[in-house]
Amino acid sequence: MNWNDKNIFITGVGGFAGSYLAEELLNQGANVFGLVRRRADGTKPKNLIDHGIQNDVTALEGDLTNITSLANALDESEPDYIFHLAAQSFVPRSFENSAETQIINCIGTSNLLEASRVKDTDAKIVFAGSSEEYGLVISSENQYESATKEYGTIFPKPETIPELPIKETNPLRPMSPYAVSKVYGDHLMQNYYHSYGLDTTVSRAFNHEGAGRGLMFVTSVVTNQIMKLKFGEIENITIGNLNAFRDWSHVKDIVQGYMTLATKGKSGEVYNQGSMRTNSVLSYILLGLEEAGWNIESAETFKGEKKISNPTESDNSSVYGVNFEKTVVDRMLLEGELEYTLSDQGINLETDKGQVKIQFNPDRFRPAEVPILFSNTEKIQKIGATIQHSLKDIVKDQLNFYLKKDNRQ
Ligand SMILES: Nc1nc2c(ncn2[C@@H]2O[C@H](COP(=O)(O)OP(=O)(O)O[C@H]3O[C@H](CO)[C@@H](O)[C@H](O)[C@@H]3O)[C@@H](O)[C@H]2O)c(=O)[nH]1
Repeated sequence: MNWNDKNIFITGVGGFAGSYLAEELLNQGANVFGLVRRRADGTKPKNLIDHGIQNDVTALEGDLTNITSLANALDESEPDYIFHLAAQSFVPRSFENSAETQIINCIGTSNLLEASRVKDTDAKIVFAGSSEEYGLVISSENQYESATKEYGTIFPKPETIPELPIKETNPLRPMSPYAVSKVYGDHLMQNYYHSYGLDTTVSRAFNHEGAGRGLMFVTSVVTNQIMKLKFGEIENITIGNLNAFRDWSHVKDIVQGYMTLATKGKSGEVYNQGSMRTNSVLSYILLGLEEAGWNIESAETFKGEKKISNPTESDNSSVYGVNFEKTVVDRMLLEGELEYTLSDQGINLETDKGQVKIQFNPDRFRPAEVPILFSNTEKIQKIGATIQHSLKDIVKDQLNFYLKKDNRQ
């Protein structure tokens, strides 16, 4: 695909993924326009400055909640492609202020589609849906039993268990106001294609990380703390639920996926984007520590229980019928041989540099959790998308980012 001189309009251009996408498109010769909220001090979004593209992106002042500003942005950018990435994207914040999330993510998406319809744009619209839409994915008979105890019989027993890896045809069982808002946007995109012929395609990206990832997301929470530990700025690591499994990709791979969807994604269709790996939050911490120079000999709870030797040893066994890169603790957590609860209080790691403590913080646990995300991405692979980065590549990029003192918080 030749992006040279194509007009691109990105909502969320100043966000984490938006700024990587803008940089890549500019490198390929596109004219990039971005929706940017007015700032009292006149400064540009930090992510654009960090990527050195603050003067290359044409900033169009506006806001998703203001449909007139969206209509103006469409007039000014005359887009060939629209990437709708802007959102309130932090799951815990959506529990604290649900209405804010729905206004930005639902009404904002509705406004963009309405403006596009009224302006009769023939631009291709790629929407950033989310793997969070799948929410509660059933991984075993036992988990189905405990899910029905916790949430009641809100959905029929799946015909096939485990429902993993997750395909686009998996049921959507959103577990947070954020996830609900993304289901709304996802369905509205499909509806505008079927009702009005708007050229929409939905990406359901699984978690994506890298240098500059917002500090509140778990991979940043972890790598920021590891570098602080390394420089003696803190004494232990504080974390929430480390049993959770996520399918972490490098943001650069997901950005390539967005571009593939723009050019080759079918209108009205939905595509997963992910790494086809799943790893625990605990593994992210352990691998991060190892990359930063600690050699981890064993892990046991503060109470001296659940001791695991060489927890980062790589495990090549197949889980859910798939072989992927994981650690021995990942395998044990996945197979139900191990689980950490709040009553364990934390984990002591014995390392070649002395003990490292991982302390559980009850405030970091969510009212409802998505226990596991693990993608099947065969559909997007068929149109050419690939994953180039390993989990360690992501960890390294994030550690390097926090090597710089100014980035640590
Ligand atoms: N943020 C955070 N999460 C923690 C912590 N401790 C444990 N976790 C667990 O780490 C997991 C990942 O949390 P986040 O990094 O906040 O991401 P997310 O909720 O999975 O959502 C991200 O990915 C989605 C795609 O799947 C995106 O749609 C969403 O916007 C966001 O980027 C969750 O299970 C969370 O409970 C902590 O201290 N902070």
